[in-house]
Amino acid sequence: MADRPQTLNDIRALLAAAPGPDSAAIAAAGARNGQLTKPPGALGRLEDLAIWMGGWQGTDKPHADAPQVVVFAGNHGVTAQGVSAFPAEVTAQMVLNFRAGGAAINQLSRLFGARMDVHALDLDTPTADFTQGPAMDEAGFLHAFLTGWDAVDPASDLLVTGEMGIGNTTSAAAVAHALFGGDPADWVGRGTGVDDAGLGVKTRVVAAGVARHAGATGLEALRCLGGRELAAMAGAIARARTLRIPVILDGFICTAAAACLHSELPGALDHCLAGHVSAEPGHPRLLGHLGKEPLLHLGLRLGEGSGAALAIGVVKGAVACQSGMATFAEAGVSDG
Ligand SMILES: Cc1cc2ncn([C@H]3O[C@H](COP(=O)(O)O)[C@@H](O)[C@H]3O)c2cc1C
Ligand SMILES: O=C(O)c1cccnc1
Repeated sequence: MADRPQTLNDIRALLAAAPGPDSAAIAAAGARNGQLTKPPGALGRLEDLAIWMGGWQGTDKPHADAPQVVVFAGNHGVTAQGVSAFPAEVTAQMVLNFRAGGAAINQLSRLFGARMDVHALDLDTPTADFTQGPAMDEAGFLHAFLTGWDAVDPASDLLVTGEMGIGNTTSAAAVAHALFGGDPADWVGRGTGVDDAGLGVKTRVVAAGVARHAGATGLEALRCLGGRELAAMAGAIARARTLRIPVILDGFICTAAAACLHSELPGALDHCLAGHVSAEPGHPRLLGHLGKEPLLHLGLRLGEGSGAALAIGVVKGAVACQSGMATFAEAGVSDG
């Protein structure tokens, strides 16, 4: 396999062999945190976050100086069923907007000093309608997964994966329903703003897709019910794990893609934070299944990586305090 997977089983083997955090660094970062000039615990979750970053980066002084935002775009055959408030052409139009610097994610990436890359995946050929057959065949799935895999800059110290794909809240709902069961309506939301009739269509489409691919879990659920941009996000998240680069998950769609790795191997997302919880009702449910507590709760329902990009600021705050603050001894402050 070398270190670039060629088959679904290679991906599974790679996840199983992937490194965990450095326990000595976690201990050292915890010890340092205890010496910093503040009452114990006064920085709340920022303290846990900084120690967690230290574990993945292998240091008691973690950093977030070279964040990378990668946005993947894909088109979905299922849009023909009327599951989005916007036409499928918007996917390609937004890719141009990303390249021109005009989207929300451009502003947020720039604000937090992140390199931003955009990868459009075969937009002229939508994936198959998942109610008719698998969204992707195995070769198509691997190609998309590896686009994500190859998109990760090994020199980055924090990764955000974002997406653009009209119809993809329907794919994400189908993936989530396949992985975690429940009622199809539990996983369906208004996405770009469909009305009640649209919501009914989405629910029926999700139920039909999951019935069509009954029993699909993990990477198979991603291949049969997902889309190229979801597969690419999963590929980038898996690659980041092999490089021990921490990842900030974005909204419902990103989290659904990531959940397929978790479904293959619980623990596959140990290097991932939940950047925010979106307004899509399936998102908090999905985060609950993954055991992830979101950093931000702002009612965003955009995608693109926007909520995760905002959370870069929180991570930067956490590591700035952990790595830059003086200890009680250094500052000559009485430690009580
Ligand atoms: C102009 C525009 C910019 C966006 N940026 C992200 N999305 C978001 O909306 C889409 C998912 O919603 P649905 O499943 O209802 O189509 C995805 O492209 C997602 O990234 C956008 C949607 C629009 C219209
Ligand atoms: O949660 C998300 O990422 C989301 C929700 C609605 C539309 N687009 C994205």
